[in-house]
Amino acid sequence: MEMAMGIGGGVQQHQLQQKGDAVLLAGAAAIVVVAFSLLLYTRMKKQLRRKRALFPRSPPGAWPVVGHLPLFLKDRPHQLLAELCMKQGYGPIMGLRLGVHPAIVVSSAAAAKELLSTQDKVFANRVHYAFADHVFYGYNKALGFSSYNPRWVQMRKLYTLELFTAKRLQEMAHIRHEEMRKLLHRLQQASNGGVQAVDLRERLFEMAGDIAARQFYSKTLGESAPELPHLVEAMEDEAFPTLGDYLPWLRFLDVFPKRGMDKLHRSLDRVFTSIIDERRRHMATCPANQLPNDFLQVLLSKEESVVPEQNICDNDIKAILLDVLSGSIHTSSVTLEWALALLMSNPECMRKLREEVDSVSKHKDGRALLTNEDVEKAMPYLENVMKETLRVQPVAPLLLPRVSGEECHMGQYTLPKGTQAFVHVWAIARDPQIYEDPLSFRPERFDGTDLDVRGQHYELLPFGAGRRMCPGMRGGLAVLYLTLANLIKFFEWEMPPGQTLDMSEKAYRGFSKEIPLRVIPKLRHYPLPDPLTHI
Ligand code: HEM
Repeated sequence: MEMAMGIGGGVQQHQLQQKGDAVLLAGAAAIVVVAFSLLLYTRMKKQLRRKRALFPRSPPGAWPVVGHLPLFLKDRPHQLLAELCMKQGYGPIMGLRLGVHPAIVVSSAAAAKELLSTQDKVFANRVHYAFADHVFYGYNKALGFSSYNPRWVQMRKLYTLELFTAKRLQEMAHIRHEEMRKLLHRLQQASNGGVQAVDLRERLFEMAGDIAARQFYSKTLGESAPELPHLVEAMEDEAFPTLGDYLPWLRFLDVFPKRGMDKLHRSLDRVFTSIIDERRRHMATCPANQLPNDFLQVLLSKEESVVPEQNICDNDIKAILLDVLSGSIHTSSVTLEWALALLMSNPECMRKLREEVDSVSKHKDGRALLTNEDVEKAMPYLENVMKETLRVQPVAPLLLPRVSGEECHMGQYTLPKGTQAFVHVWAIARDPQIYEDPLSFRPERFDGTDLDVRGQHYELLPFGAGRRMCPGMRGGLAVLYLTLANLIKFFEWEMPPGQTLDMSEKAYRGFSKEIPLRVIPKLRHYPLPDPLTHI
């Protein structure tokens, strides 16, 4: 028994010892795990801190989860961002966090050059917004909202080598002239012969829309479908980022905005389908040499390209049409509205421009339009006025955001893949180190300089620069010059009695003048051109 007890006691003691060892072992293991985790945690924290230190400094005020998104919901966010970068010391490359995405705002000419030239390829992607899928036929259709990929390269070639060539621009001059003459007559009629004010933006929108539509498919917007002008206007409101674009796990909340986008898309698609179908019916009955020489015809001829990868389908054509309509109408009408408002609030500049306009008109029939050739040959002040307008009021103050396809370095910073980039061309154009008295409207500042807007001078980038630069710049400028020259030739511009000119900017869902310009056009001594003839 004793022995048994002894054996039993030995076993118990042994078991106790084993238990003690196990506890000790478990304790040691726990200590190792905790120590290892602590080590890992501190290393990760260090790495994170090092990474953060290499990311550009961000302004305070980031909210949990959404980060700096609220900055973009403020009134005129471009002004606020410029203030942070330039006056509050966050510098030419400022960091932000937009939901889950890192972002930078670039606000000096040198940093813009680095982004749009040295890092152009890395930042050649556009951000994938839900509206690209729901309004624009998909992220990788057409140009404006596509990633950078071989398909985009092919599309871009199509734009630059076939749709927006100098030759085609020349061939389409008659469209611009006809729509210009229509505009002059509409202004005269709407103002009741120079008695009442007209909404200039509305009229310019109509003209720019009709030019874009006729170049594309040889009909005005109104002739294509009565609702099309409104649908194009609605794009301004619907093509807007959603919460899910920044916080993917909240995409389910996008159901309402997406419903609006889908509805708009369906309406646009119906009109575009009928435009393409009608052209096909026309092609079936009409000899090839009598078909219109427009973009649609060029695109339809590519439907069965000999190189299969270059085939384009109806949805590609519709996406390009949407690109052209959304890219050209708002941009030209808003810029022209600003140009006239800036001239009206700077009477000396208006006087000088009128003098130039009159001296060129002297050599022409009084009823004749001033043309783009006149501008190129003999109207340097008009060109300066346009540059100065695009400097002071670029339609895309932050360009269209780009996103990096891989990690890259800018200066001392490391930018992770997926960094969104905003080039603050509005702020760069107000940099006192580049422009003397930058807030004044002074077209003369361009006298004797070769500074222009064509993407080579990073001090002045209203059309962007690099791979994603505006492909419609040449056509856009042609419309701007032609229209401004003739608005000044044929009319004096007056504010309605008792009203003053308001120059505030609106920067919510599209950038424009906050209060539309309502002015009275008073016919000058030139008789209006015949609506159908008179170049
Ligand atoms: C006053 C006239 C115009 C201005 C100020 C303007 C401005 C711009 C700007 C700032 C961009 C973004 C560039 C960047 O991110 O670097 C852009 C892109 C674009 N513009 Fe224009 N634009 C004008 C006229 C036009 C016209 C007439 C068209 C077509 C007919 C057009 C089609 C496009 C397209 C398709 C893009 C996207 C290009 C891409 O992402 O590859 N624009 N435009």
